Amino acid sequence: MAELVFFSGTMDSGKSTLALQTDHNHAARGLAGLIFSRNDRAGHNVLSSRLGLSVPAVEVTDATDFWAEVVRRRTRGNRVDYLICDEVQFYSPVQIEQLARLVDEIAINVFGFGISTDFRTKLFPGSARMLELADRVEPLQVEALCWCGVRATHNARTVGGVMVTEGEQVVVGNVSETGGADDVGAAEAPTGQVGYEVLCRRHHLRRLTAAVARPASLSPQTLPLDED
Ligand SMILES: Nc1ncnc2c1ncn2[C@@H]1O[C@H](COP(=O)(O)OP(=O)(O)O)[C@@H](O)[C@H]1O
Ligand SMILES: Cc1cn([C@H]2C[C@H](O)[C@@H](COP(=O)(O)O)O2)c(=O)[nH]c1=O
Repeated sequence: MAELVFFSGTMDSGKSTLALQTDHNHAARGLAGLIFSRNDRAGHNVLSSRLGLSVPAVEVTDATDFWAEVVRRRTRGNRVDYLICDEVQFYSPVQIEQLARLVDEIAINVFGFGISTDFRTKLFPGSARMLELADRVEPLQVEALCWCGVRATHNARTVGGVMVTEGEQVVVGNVSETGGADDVGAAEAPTGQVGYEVLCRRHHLRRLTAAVARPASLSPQTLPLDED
């Protein structure tokens, strides 16, 4: 039985890496897949992982019709056994319904990867439809961690280093390389620079990012080293 699977996790939890591995494993067994993404941080027509690997991908736009895309390719004689769909949070609910139809009517496996909720903890429309329609919803195995060490479950947006809860739902961006505590402080960050940080629910709801909880002056780099 073909399946619609939703691999869901916070930003930086390994979704794109898993998407690349899923494609590799299926292709290695002689299956033919199509890779889609939308608004990858590395640009258009690409699926990239923070581990450094990236592959060409079909860029999803508002006009993309997955049903038509697959039928067109198959009519030309090209095999399509499975789809890898990254950044599904940016797909429309109608596009998610097209993916479900491909599973049910043409028996194509569809592997979707994306974040469920935005920086306000609200579901993206595409992710909501995935949660509603998927045969399986799989959490990522590798835990992304909040600065407190607990599993990160939510995505925070910062503007100029300060966590915000209002703004456009879609702003392409990246998490801080360092997790926040020794990141550019609010006062130093250029005004308007958007960043993201993954947090546990407790700290997301309290707006306690790493920079707030552990100000730069107390970051590990500036603390005296332990004497052995
Ligand atoms: N230098 C590194 N060494 C080992 N693992 C890394 C390194 N950089 C990133 N990672 C891993 O890659 C994960 C992010 O992978 P990625 O597929 O880009 O995430 P996502 O698509 O969910 O945003 C991190 O959670 C971490 O486990
Ligand atoms: C929380 C949140 C995220 N985004 C954007 C930021 C990134 O470009 C992607 C997530 O990519 P990743 O591979 O999972 O790191 O989504 C957004 O537009 N709005 C948000 O609220």
